[in-house]
Amino acid sequence: MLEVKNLTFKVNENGVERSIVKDISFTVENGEMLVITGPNGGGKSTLAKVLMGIEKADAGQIILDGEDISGYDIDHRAKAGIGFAFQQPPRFKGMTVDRLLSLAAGEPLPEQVACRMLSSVGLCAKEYLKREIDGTLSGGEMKRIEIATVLAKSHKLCIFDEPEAGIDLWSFSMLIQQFERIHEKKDQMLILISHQERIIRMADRIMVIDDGRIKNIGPREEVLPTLLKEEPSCTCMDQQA
Ligand SMILES: Nc1ncnc2c1ncn2[C@@H]1O[C@H](COP(=O)(O)OP(=O)(O)OP(=O)(O)O)[C@@H](O)[C@H]1O
Repeated sequence: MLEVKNLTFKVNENGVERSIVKDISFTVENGEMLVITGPNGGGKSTLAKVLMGIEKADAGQIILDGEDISGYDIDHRAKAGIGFAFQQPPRFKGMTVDRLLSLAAGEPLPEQVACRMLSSVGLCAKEYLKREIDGTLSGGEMKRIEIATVLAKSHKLCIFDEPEAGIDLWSFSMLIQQFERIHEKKDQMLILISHQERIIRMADRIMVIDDGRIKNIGPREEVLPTLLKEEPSCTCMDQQA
């Protein structure tokens, strides 16, 4: 179980302090899929980075299966059982795809297994295994390779930040099947940050973050209808009219 208590993250912009994550508390049960959604700039990716240890919280606690991981850096959090796929994956010059997958799995992977992992995210495997993780890979290819690295190993908690971004429709369907498979097994907690209705519809619970705060959290059946009804908050055009 993941317990997040009163998490707060601030930045300093030209001497002015600004809270991006504001006193957020929630839990994720074992085997549960929580989808986080909400308007652009609401603080979702920042929350994910704070959970992973990429950004350091200013206040609050993160407890994973009873272990307080709040003070752990990114490596320790990965060791404690958190896997994370970035919204914009980093590139590693000199590193080949098969090596990265073996590193992610924590053991050397036979070619067939590495191929299967890549196929599961919609990449025709063999031609990619020896490719370098550099600027020659397209954004969508990078994204799928990164998702494959998270899927390469069983984690206590997997966090995917906008897994749909830049991925073609066919690969997206493969990805959805992967998430469904993990979800059915009920042995990993999943946090998916997404704007995509098909992903939001898979959630056990949905959490809406707006302006750094939890605006709504609850079972999918309760929260989804409120999302579909939501009106845009900008009234500039009305005022001009
Ligand atoms: N290090 C930083 N310094 C200054 N501002 C930041 C920093 N990190 C994030 N922000 C700001 O915090 C807000 C939240 O950003 P974040 O990327 O978490 O939003 P998001 O909900 O993931 O948005 P999107 O749906 O567009 O991906 C944005 O206004 C962003 O510009």
